[in-house]
Amino acid sequence: MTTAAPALSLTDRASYDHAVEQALAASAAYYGDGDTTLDDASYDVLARGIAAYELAHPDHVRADSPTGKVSGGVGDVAHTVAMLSLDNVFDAEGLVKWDASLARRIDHPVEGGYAVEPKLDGAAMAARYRDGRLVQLVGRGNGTHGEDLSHAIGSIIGLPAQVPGGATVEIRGEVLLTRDQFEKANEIRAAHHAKVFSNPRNGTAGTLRAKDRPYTIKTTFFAYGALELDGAGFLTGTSHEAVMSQVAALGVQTTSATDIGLRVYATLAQAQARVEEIQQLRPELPFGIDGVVIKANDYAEQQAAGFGTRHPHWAIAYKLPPVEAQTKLLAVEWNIGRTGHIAPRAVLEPVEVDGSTVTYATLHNPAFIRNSDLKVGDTVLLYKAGDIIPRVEAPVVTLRTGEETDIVLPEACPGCGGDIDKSGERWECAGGASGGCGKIPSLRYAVGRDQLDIDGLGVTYLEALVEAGLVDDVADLFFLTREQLAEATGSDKRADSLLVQLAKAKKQPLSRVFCALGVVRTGRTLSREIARHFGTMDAIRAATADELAEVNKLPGANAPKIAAHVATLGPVIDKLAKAGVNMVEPAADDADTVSKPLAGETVVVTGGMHGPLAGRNRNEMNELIERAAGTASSSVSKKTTILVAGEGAGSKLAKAEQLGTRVLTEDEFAALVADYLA
Ligand SMILES: NC(=O)c1ccc[n+]([C@@H]2O[C@H](COP(=O)([O-])OP(=O)(O)OC[C@H]3O[C@@H](n4cnc5c(N)ncnc54)[C@H](O)[C@@H]3O)[C@@H](O)[C@H]2O)c1
Ligand SMILES: [Zn+2]
Repeated sequence: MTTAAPALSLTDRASYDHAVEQALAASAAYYGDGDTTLDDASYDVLARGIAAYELAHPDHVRADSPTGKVSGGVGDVAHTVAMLSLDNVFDAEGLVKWDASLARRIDHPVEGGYAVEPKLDGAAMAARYRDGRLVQLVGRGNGTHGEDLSHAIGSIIGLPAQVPGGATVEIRGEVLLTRDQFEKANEIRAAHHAKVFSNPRNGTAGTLRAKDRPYTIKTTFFAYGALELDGAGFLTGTSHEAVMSQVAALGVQTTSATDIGLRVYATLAQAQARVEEIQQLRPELPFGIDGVVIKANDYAEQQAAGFGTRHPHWAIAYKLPPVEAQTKLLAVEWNIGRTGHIAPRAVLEPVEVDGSTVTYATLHNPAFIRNSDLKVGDTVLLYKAGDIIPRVEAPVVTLRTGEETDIVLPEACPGCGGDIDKSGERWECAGGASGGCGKIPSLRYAVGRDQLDIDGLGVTYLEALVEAGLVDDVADLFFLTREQLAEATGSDKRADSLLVQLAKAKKQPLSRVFCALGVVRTGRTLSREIARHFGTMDAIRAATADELAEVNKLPGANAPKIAAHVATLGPVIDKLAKAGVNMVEPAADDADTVSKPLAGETVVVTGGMHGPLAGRNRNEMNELIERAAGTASSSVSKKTTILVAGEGAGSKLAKAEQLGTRVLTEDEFAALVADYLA
């Protein structure tokens, strides 16, 4: 599959010194703010060049050389056991060599099998549980000491604050931003005028380090190891697999929650086959991986193999092709993008990344261009993984020739030629939703949770569909074929689930269908009132301004505007009807949020979920609450109206009791939302 990556050939001491300094600077940036200007593959070439030179010139080795060390942030929390990196191989041949050296170290071929799991691309973290409570988070740091990241407790999905059985144990794993979390994080950052994250790994590092932000960015944890803490004797398993099941039983997320979770194979050939399988699945994964980790499964064999200064001998990272590359920025185009803003797009010298050829990438907004000092003609770092929109991360300033030119910012809206609203970080068409400029925002509104509720049809896919000329208005969505959806979303699986969602959306009550049209001066409530008042779409279309004005509380000037807009929407409504979208408001009230069991309730969940709620993580519990029309919250306050107390509920339960909040057991809560459990 992948070919062995080349090493840089360093011929003299000066070039060696230069390479070490370059690597140190890149490393400091990589583990610091995450804004290195070297892509990982180039860094690896550099690092291997350094290692090769050192092998040939042992007397020249610098004390600060990155070889043989774990690099990372600085911290002062001593690790229980050194937190190391992993050695790499790049192909099947490399894996066979690693296996042979492992066999030499343990004096016989591996007998306890090979554990194969994804190499998650985030930040390493040790999570310490004492007496069942999550008490401390520690970053990898330099391997012996890590940074205290405990302030992130509560914002990491998959790391419960409380585990059953009063366990005392240290769990190690990777914190990352899933693709959804990454998109969301950048939306939040844009709204707060903060710099966008250039890739999920860098976003994870930045998020973990940040302390006093006015907003919270959720991350996700997957465990891949555990250690004894305080000699508690919690870990009884004698293999990686057995220990990981112990971890999963605590309710901590492990990779078995994914399609590419831990599997153990008797032979290396089977492990190699699994690597290839995981590589196939990579584009569909909800998070980024940069390789596959293969470990001797048996603890006795691990112990016999032992550790080097930088990595254990019993594990190896099989690197997959990089998701970063360098290419040239040829030009910048300006388009109306996400939420109607005017978005700069990079036109690139085509480059192959993550199995596809990239020609365009996002440049986010004018502020990004200004802050990154990007110029046309620059060599740039590009990131592209799975379904994330390719993005330019930074210019490689050291490669400038002097021929580069400044990027010209637009004077007029590229959509309609009108004025640009430059008051925010993102520039917007001053003409708002009128003209072609509002297409994406109105589609986004139409598929939103309170309208057609088409889950999974995010702005990225909407943009792809609009750009491909397949979708011009909401009705066009219902005529998309599986192939078109697969092409736009990059996945057959996603296309299938969107088809299911679209079929479901056709049955939405008129109030939602009407709301999805985004008629001026109407929102959720008024759409519901109009739908109930008239009963059918035909009746709404036939209504005069005076008849519309009869609908509850409609201020005078609004009715004619609504009527006029509905008239211009005639062709879209006809297309919706042709697609089989429901045009009638059901007589019963079942479409009404108010009738749902958690309407008006603010619900906090604490402790581990069992019984009918077993296996639901916090995120899924929150979705359940929202499906039943409640508001999910993570902390108990005066606003909380219900606390669901699962096993091991602690401080939140105490607080709820103190505040007199209604407390429900898991079973009581499950009964309350029984209709929404599916
Ligand atoms: N671009 C740059 O400037 C730059 C600078 C420094 C390092 N780097 C990159 O970082 C790499 C080296 O960094 P590193 O030392 O952090 O190594 P690494 O990140 O490649 O591998 C070790 C890490 O893998 C993680 N991991 C993920 N899944 C795992 C699993 N299932 N089991 C065990 N561990 C798992 C752990 O966090 C562990 O610390 C280089 O190869 C290079 O690509 C890049
Ligand atoms: Zn415009």
